[in-house]
Amino acid sequence: MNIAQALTIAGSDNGGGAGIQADLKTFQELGVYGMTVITAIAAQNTTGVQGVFPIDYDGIVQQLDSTGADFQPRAVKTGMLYSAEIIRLVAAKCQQHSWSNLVIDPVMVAKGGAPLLQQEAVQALTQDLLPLALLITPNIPEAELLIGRSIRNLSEREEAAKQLVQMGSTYALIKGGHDPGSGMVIDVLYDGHSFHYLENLRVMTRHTHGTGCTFSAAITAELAKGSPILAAVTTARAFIQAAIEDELGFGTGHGPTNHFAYQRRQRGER
Ligand SMILES: Nc1ncnc2c1ncn2[C@@H]1O[C@H](COP(=O)(O)OP(=O)(O)O)[C@@H](O)[C@H]1O
Ligand SMILES: Cc1ncc(COP(=O)(O)O)c(N)n1
Repeated sequence: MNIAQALTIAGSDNGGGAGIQADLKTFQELGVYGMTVITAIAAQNTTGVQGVFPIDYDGIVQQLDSTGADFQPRAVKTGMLYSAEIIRLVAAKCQQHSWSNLVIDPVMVAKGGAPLLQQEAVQALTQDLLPLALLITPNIPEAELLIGRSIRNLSEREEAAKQLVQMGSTYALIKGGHDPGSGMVIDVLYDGHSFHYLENLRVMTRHTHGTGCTFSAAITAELAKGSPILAAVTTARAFIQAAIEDELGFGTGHGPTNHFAYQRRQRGER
């Protein structure tokens, strides 16, 4: 059996909607063997983040090395990396273990507003990790912090994507979930030459916890299977749209998305 391996380097969400839990569920649904390196444990539920507990530095080093010594991930994604120290470590280990197809989801703030990345770590993200990326997938507030200016409309989003490619990522995808203005959600992918727009109907729901994690995990899974970038992003966009539309309705706050939805639709079980 030829099953592709993929690795996520991210934080844990005990609620199962974001972080490594979302990534593993997404990998599994898309037929990819998932592995994890855990950087921090967040205690959270649909009402917010109650605590963040970073993993001991040596514990992260050993998880990375144990994975690199014996497995061959064909694609790797990063999520919550928490500190500059962890970002620099992850950058060094990606190079040491020759991990390619790196997808960076620059997780900074949880939906409820809790910080998941220390402020001084943004510079490490742009200087050390970004140049290794095949793709970076910021939402609008994350893109603003990465490029150091505000993004008010679609053309500024395009400029931001260009700048992120100039800063070292091969491709940049600026997600439109946080754009308050429109009935459509427009995600912009820049490939170094031209822009591709992924437009979908905005789903009116509060259950969007972990959308960014799930989307970037789906892209990573498709890359691990050998898809080219545009095909990977297109499939992943259908995966997250289905996951948001077929809501589970869990919790009293921002609930998780439905990781079963895409494959259930593929099987005609909707
Ligand atoms: N209400 C929504 N309806 C449809 N798609 C959405 C909605 N919210 C988010 N998405 C999509 O989910 C993905 C992640 O969304 P976004 O909110 O921008 O990022 P993050 O979860 O990192 O904050 C993007 O592709 C975005 O377009
Ligand atoms: C461990 C972890 N990683 C990422 C997120 C971001 O997800 P969201 O922006 O939907 O809160 C999160 N809440 N927890």
